[in-house]
Amino acid sequence: MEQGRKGKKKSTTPKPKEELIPERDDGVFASCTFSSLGLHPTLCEQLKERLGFEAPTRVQAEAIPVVLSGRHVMVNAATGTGKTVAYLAPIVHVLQGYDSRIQRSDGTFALVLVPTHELCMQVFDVLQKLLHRFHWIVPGYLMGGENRSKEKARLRKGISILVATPGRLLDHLKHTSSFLYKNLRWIVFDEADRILQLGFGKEIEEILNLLGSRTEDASGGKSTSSGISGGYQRQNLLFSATLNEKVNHLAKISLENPVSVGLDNKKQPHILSKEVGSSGHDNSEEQEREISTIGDYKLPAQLIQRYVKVPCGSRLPVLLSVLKHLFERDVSSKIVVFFSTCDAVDFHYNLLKGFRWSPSSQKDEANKNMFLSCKSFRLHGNMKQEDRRSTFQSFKVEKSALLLSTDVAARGLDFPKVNCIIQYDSPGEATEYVHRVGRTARLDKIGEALLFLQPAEIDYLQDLQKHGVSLSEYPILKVLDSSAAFGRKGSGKGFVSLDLHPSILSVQKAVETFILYEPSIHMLAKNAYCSWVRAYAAHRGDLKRIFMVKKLHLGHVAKSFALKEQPSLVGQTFQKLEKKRKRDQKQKGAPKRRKISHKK
Ligand SMILES: Nc1ncnc2c1ncn2[C@@H]1O[C@H](COP(=O)(O)OP(=O)(O)OP(=O)(O)O)[C@@H](O)[C@H]1O
Repeated sequence: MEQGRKGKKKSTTPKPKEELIPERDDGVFASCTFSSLGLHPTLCEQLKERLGFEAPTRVQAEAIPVVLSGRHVMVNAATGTGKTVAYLAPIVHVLQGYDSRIQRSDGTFALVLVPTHELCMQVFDVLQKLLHRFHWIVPGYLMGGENRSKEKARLRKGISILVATPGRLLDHLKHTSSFLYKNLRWIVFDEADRILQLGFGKEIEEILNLLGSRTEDASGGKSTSSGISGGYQRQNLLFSATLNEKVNHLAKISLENPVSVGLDNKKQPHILSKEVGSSGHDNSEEQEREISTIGDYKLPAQLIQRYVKVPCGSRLPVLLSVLKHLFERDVSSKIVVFFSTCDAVDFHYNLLKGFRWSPSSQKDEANKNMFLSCKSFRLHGNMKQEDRRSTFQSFKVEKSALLLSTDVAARGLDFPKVNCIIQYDSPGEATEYVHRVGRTARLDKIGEALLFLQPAEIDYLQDLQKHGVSLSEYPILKVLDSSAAFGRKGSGKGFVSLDLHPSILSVQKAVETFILYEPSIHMLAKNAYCSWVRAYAAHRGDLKRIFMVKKLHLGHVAKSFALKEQPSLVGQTFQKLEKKRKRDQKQKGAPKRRKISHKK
């Protein structure tokens, strides 16, 4: 982009000096400084003082100079490598560098689109910290579930950098006449593939149509109230740890001659089209090439990935036993468990909150203790906005806790010190696997991930392998045998079958008895059962061959929700629900989309 026009400082887009370009090494951090990348000294101070960032990560060192150059950018880097600051810092740098300070009445200069409320809050939080000393640059956010009129009032006053979810943004673009965006210079898509996967494709196209094309000059050449002349080229930035074919279309309609930035591209030549894969290289000639979905995904090298093969009927006691083991092994554990539905989260959360247990005897009420004594939280899309926010904030600061969640927590959320991710329900597409496990092992920290699979689902490992993701087997029998948590150590020694292991049988029995006397939890179990089967039946495409609903033993599924009822009883409910869903779908003419029909 042409620099040094009227109203701009020449120094806002310094070229990185050759010798300062970071050396590639195996770590996450680059061997250079933020100031060597061309960022303003006050901004570098903010990065250090407010965020504690001493040096840039490698993706920041690669992306910041490119964003500063004004080119459209596509960034593909592993989870937890610092992508947020890679786009926020250069935007703040450029905005603070205008000769005449920008004013609220100039409206919005930068727009960051994110898929979820929590990510919106998180990006806004980082932005606020970066802007602490640049009080004339105003941060703001828009997201579903918030008060529209308050948002309108904030937009009327003017927001310089706006973080938003697509649906609510579109709403304001259409209905808030005081929303000023003629100076819009940057559009960032954070977790681009997820935005599209959630079915926001149409909204995004509409947003792009309303905001003008990818090459349009911001402000149409007119001066802003602070005297900043127009003539800036729009710059669009696309970020994700997993790029897939869905991003192709977005890249085509939103990026012009993009530069690509990606770590470890040598290791994964197929994830992007030829030129896109090479870091910092011009991609203009190859833009029309498709992004291949076959290829390695980027996972933190220090992440330990394992799977545990569990027969359906033993899933619940195995989950409980693994959690107990992990919290007893390390009292400061912070664990996230992923489920496929909101109902499953609610059931397991309430179960864990009330389930008391004595390893010696179930009749010994006086000696029963909480099965898990850690703090537990839940997060899903059916919760009230304020509850979601408080869970998000609380789990962030807890030193030791358990979070039960749907995929609303899978993308982008940065919970410090999470050391283990359990995928109790399979993630479906491999991209989701990558993002879920990416909540741990962030920024070079150690982390482990455990994937639950039923014996019939074991081919899912091959699916992951296609993307360069390999898992080793978790020694569940050894863990059960060596744990003192279930009575006498080694009581199950010699048992080769997990479902007949005394610890598993004992926990299952205790849990079934517990919910018999807890009608509200019993009801939650039934709901969870029904929606779990529906979610299982909704696996798409190739995954249907692995997750075959016909192969499920519904009695065993019921058992995994501690239900003793004949499966046909609950099954009828399921059939009714299925019929209703199909009827509703027919009436609405809604497409069969798994992610949408099962609210996360
Ligand atoms: N230069 C840095 N120095 C120290 N910590 C950093 C630096 N950059 C980012 N971090 C920290 O690293 C963590 C991950 O950053 P961020 O959330 O931006 O990663 P991400 O690549 O966007 O991850 P995801 O793909 O999961 O969204 C955060 O806790 C952030 O504060």
